[in-house]
Amino acid sequence: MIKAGIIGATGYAGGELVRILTGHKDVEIKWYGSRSYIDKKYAEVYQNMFQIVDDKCMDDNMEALADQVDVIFTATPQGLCASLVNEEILSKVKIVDLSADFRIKDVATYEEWYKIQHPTPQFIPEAVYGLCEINREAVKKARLVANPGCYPTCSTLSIYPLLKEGLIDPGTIIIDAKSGTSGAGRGAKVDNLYCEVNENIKAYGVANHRHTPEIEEQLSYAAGEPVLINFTPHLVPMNRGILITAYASLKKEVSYEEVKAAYDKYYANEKFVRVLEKDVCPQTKWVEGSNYVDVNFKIDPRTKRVIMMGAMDNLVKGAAGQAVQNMNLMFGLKESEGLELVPMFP
Ligand SMILES: NC(=O)C1=CN([C@@H]2O[C@H](COP(=O)(O)OP(=O)(O)OC[C@H]3O[C@@H](n4cnc5c(N)ncnc54)[C@H](OP(=O)(O)O)[C@@H]3O)[C@@H](O)[C@H]2O)C=CC1
Ligand SMILES: CC(=O)N[C@@H](CCC(=O)OP(=O)(O)O)C(=O)O
Repeated sequence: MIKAGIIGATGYAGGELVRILTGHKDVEIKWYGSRSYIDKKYAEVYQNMFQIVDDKCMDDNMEALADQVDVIFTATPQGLCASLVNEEILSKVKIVDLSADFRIKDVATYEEWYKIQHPTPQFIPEAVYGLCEINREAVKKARLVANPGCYPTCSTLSIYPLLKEGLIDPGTIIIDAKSGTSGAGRGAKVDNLYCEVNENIKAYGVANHRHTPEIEEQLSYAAGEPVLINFTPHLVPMNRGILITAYASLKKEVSYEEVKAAYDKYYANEKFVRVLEKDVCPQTKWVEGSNYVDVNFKIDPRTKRVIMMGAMDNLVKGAAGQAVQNMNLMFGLKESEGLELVPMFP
């Protein structure tokens, strides 16, 4: 059995990790890390875990944890993982960091967008960006995986094939994104109160959301040249789910079949990326509670643009599910182990 520790197990992403790993046949959770609930029973923090998890919450001592487990997940605020990690820890355990600390290769860009000084930039070069479908071979060899952000996962997977195949003009990409409120975490914030969110929809982080450089970096790798995007997220009154609608100009006239072939080239053998049938638009409800990302596209012949769409569960493929997918790859397990969760509907 692989022994796992979760720092930040009491947050929404950490809670989802507990839910998924509890059903993983090769993993045993040894450490339920928290900051505010140390010594409290985990099942009192999350009553859905009553009679399922008996353990108490522990602190965030990564040094102690590294001696007891094989893998550490950090589902904690930005900057925390980077402040705890060191060479000795990395020589003992593998780490999957769900925060953004090691996602962006250029430390100056990270510091500019996150407004924090990176405490351990020496580990950035070796960290592998854990978008499994694209970086699978590198993830298998990694000891530190930067689990991608929720919006970046959905955006990159929706756009990647068309950029890679040179079908769209990289300078014309616009991404409109929508997220349920679990994306903002469990911490109390006025913006996420029921009365602020219910019966409401609002844009936020317009032209300055921190996921912009992360998406740009990944799309730049796909395009083979620097890509700048417009990215606008919206908060919608749902618990879970991300929907992205992206627009780009086509470089030439292409048929439905040619674009479909581009998606199939990259995703036909991917279990967790489902390219939907013609004219079917992805919906968050069709992926809820699962590790799937549903993608599709439509060509607008009048404007010569392609509209790319993607839907996924922010807590699963956008966080904990992808983290487990990465762990499976790092330990040579079946990639989908623990993740064969069927979407919930309705
Ligand atoms: N929510 C989502 O959809 C996604 C989240 N992520 C990332 O996952 C990480 C966690 O997000 P999320 O679960 O939403 O956030 P939450 O606010 O729900 O949870 C944060 C967790 O971190 C713990 N924590 C906070 N501060 C400290 C600290 N100083 N030391 C130790 N533990 C601490 C909290 O403990 P306590 O409860 O005891 O206060 C809690 O367990 C973030 O980096 C986020 O960006 C990534 C993709 C999607
Ligand atoms: C709705 C909401 O607030 N979403 C969060 C993004 C989700 C998240 O936790 O960010 P990472 O994917 O980078 O870890 C936000 O906009 O900051």
